[in-house]
Amino acid sequence: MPDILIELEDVSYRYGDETALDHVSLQVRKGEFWAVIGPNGSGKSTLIKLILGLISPRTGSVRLFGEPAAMFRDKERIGYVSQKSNAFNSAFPATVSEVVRSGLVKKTGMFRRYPADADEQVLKALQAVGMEAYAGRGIGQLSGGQQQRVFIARALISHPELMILDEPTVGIDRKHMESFYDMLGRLNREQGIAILLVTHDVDTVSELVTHVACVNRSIHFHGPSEEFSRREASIRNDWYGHPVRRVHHGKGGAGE
Ligand SMILES: Nc1ncnc2c1ncn2[C@@H]1O[C@H](COP(=O)(O)OP(=O)(O)OP(=O)(O)O)[C@@H](O)[C@H]1O
Repeated sequence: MPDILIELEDVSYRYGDETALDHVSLQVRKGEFWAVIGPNGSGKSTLIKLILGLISPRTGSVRLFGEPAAMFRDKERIGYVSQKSNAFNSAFPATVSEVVRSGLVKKTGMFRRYPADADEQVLKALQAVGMEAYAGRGIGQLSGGQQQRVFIARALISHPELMILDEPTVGIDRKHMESFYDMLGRLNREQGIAILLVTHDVDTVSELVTHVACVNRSIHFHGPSEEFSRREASIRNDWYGHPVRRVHHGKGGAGE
C-alpha cells in the first residue's frame, strides 16, 4: 500500500540473551505524527535502529516506503535527528548556514557541486524552523534547543516525506521544548511531513500528535491519540506495570 511509510511486522530483536523487542507490529502512514513513548530501556532506540536499517530483526520484517529497511537507499526521503545532535561546543568552526547546507550532500553527493539555489534552500529551511535570524552565527554559540532546530532544518533541506526524531529535546527546558514541539506540529500540518518522535514527554505531546505507540519490549498500545487520552490510565498501568499519575504543566510559548 503506497500510503504506508514504515511497516514493522511481528518484529523481535535480541542483544545476546536480552530481548529488547518482542513481536512488535506497527504501521506509520503518510501525514501521521506518531509519538513513541516508553520507560528507559524499553526498546525505543532499538526500534529506531531497526527502522533506519542499522540493525536487522531476528524475526519479522521492517519495510520503509514498501522496501526492506536494510535495502532502502533513498535516504533523502527520510530526515533523522538524534538526541545527540546538540553536542557542539562553542568553538565548533561552522556557521548555522553551513550546517544546514551540509544536508544537501545527501542529494548532491560528497564531491558534486551544491545547486545554484543552495542559499535560497538554506534560507527556506531555516525559516521553516524559525532560525533565519541566526544564519551567520557559529553553531556552537546556540542553545541546545536552537541547535536542534538547526538540525531539523538540515534534515528538511532534502524535502523528506518522513522525519524520525529520537528524543530531540533532551537537555532543553520546558518552555523551549513546548515551542520546539509546536514547530514540529506545524511541519506536520503545513508541509504534510510524517513524523515519528521518540519522547518521554507524554503529557506535552499527547495533544499534538495524531498517534501514540507505547513501547515496553512489546507494544502495549498503538493507535490514535484521542483513544490514548481516553484510555490513558489503564494503558499506563499495563504498560509501566504500575499506576502512573499524570502531571499537568502550564503552556509556555515564545520562541528559542
Ligand atoms: N548495544 C547494546 N548491547 C546490549 N544491550 C543493549 C544494547 N543497546 C540496548 N541494549 C539493551 O536493550 C534494551 C533496550 O534498549 P534501548 O536503548 O532500545 O531502550 P530505550 O527505550 O531507547 O531507552 P532510553 O529511554 O533509556 O533511551 C535495554 O535493556 C538495553 O540495556
